[in-house]
Amino acid sequence: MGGNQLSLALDPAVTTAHALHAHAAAIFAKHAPWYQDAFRDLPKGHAIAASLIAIAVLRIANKSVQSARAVRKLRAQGVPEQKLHHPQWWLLGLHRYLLGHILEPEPSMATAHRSEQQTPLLHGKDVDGWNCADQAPRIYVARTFFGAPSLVVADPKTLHAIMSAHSYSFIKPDTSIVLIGMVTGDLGMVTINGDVHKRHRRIVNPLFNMKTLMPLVPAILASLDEFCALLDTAPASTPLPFHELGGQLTLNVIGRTGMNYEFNALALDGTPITRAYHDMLDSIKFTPWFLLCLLYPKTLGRGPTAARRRFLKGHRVMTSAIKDMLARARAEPNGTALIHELIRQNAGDALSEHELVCEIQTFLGAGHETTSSTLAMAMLLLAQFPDVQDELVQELDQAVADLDDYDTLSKLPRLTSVINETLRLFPPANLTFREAGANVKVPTTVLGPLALQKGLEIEIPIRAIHMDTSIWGPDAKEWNPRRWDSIDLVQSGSSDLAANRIVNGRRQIGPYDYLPFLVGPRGCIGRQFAVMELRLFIAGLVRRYKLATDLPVGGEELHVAITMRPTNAWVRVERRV
Ligand code: HEM
Repeated sequence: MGGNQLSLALDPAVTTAHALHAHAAAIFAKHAPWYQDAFRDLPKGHAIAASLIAIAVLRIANKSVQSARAVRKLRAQGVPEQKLHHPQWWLLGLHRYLLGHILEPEPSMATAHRSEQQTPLLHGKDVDGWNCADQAPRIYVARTFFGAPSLVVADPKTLHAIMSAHSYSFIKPDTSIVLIGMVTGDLGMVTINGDVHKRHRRIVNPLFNMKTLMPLVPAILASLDEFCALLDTAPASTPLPFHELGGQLTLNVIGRTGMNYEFNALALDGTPITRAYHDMLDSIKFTPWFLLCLLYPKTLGRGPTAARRRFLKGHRVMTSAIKDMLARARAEPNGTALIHELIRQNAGDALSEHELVCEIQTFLGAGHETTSSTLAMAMLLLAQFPDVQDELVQELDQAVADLDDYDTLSKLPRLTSVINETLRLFPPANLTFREAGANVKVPTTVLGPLALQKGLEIEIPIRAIHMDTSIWGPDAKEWNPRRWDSIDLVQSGSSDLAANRIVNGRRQIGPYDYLPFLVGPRGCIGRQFAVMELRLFIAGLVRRYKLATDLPVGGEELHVAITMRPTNAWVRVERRV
């Protein structure tokens, strides 16, 4: 069968079973006449099933051949393969082909506990050739489903090319677009590429400068006061689930400051829109449907499953609610929420109504759980490290009379180091993916220029880089905000820093060593907003309450679906005054 016919038969746009069957039957009849003979006497249902299976097998075979080619090309350029730990003989290695390396210990994947088993694969013992300190490529090939390669990149020189110098040559892959797009909308900034992304980013950028953000401080503090009123009703001896409470607080804040809407998330039921939003998120949890979306985002992932129906129902409610919010915001020309500023910035209608809806949905999706996970982890860690908690309270007592003095708050070193260190060890975006465009060549520190096949998946193992001892020292896995007292965050020329990380007793950390918000044109646009929220929340809570927990250090459980979040951040709070 010729290549064109094969790719026609495999066209993902042809989705219904009947259309696929008819399409496949025509091609098979022409190029494999035995097909018609074989299926002539079969009932139609069987023939359809047989066609679908044949298409699936061809599709997988086609993908496997392409994958093998891509791996050969990388190997020939000196890129090592991930060293595996699981026995190779099980099912004659078929499981490895089907599931790739997802069963291998990798810190950035599901159940990412902070144990030795799941230390980052950026250490010599895990990857062939990785332990030659003077020659480490800091790049390796891992495999995903059906043997597809994923190039794991931690080399700062290569990361610079991917994230900054040539960031538009590396697009978001379909899987990321579909999965993240469920939460943030199909045309929100996180999921779009190329010129469309540039247009969105230009309009949205001004929303997140300090001039726009400062007027939001009172609304954030008001939400914090309501949150504390709720905490005050709990006895000091009762552990509270900050992994859930944090989300209620940040949802209220993004509602007020982002959309001028009261989610009322601290109330038992919230509003109908709050419930629809939660329902939508719940349906995306790790289900068979989620797995289908991961494997076949544009075909089987769109199948009519119960989870998808539930998701779409919540999505419809959210979309219509956001349209109402936009209509209300248009009638308030002097409003201070992000939605008001978005409308002002879009005066020339560069973004359509649907694009505006997606951007608002993006603020909600990208800005709510990420911030709440960081807050929950910070609360837990401060409870586990009372000495750091005391230092922080002392710093706050000495420097700040009033929390709305954000200028002073933003300059406090211990507060900043608590946030930095929490985001280092527990980055909510624990890893991210890109896809190589056509004719892409990237520099590397030791392998020379590396030619990448179009469509090759690139994984940026954010958490693994944050836990790499060659960057952070032998205590890389420990939470220690004091380390930031002797760290210089170096912004330029840092891709050459690897060989000389300690200068005058201070550790030099480059932009590709510490990436909780990523960097470059696709870095987090909400970074200042997130850090502002975290400063206000942590300062406000630690000042009011003494935090304690029964959970031992390292006992946190982390769940990874789209982001990484704690699921057992139980903390007791006791009023200080
Ligand atoms: C601690 C909190 C946060 C963390 C750790 C975080 C992290 C990140 C990361 C790593 C990315 C890049 C994702 C990728 O390209 O794969 C990103 C993108 C983004 N974030 Fe955040 N984020 C946080 C809070 C927020 C907030 C509060 C907002 C908005 C209200 C926000 C809005 C966005 C948007 C719109 C993008 C897409 C930017 C683009 O592609 O141009 N984030 N964030």
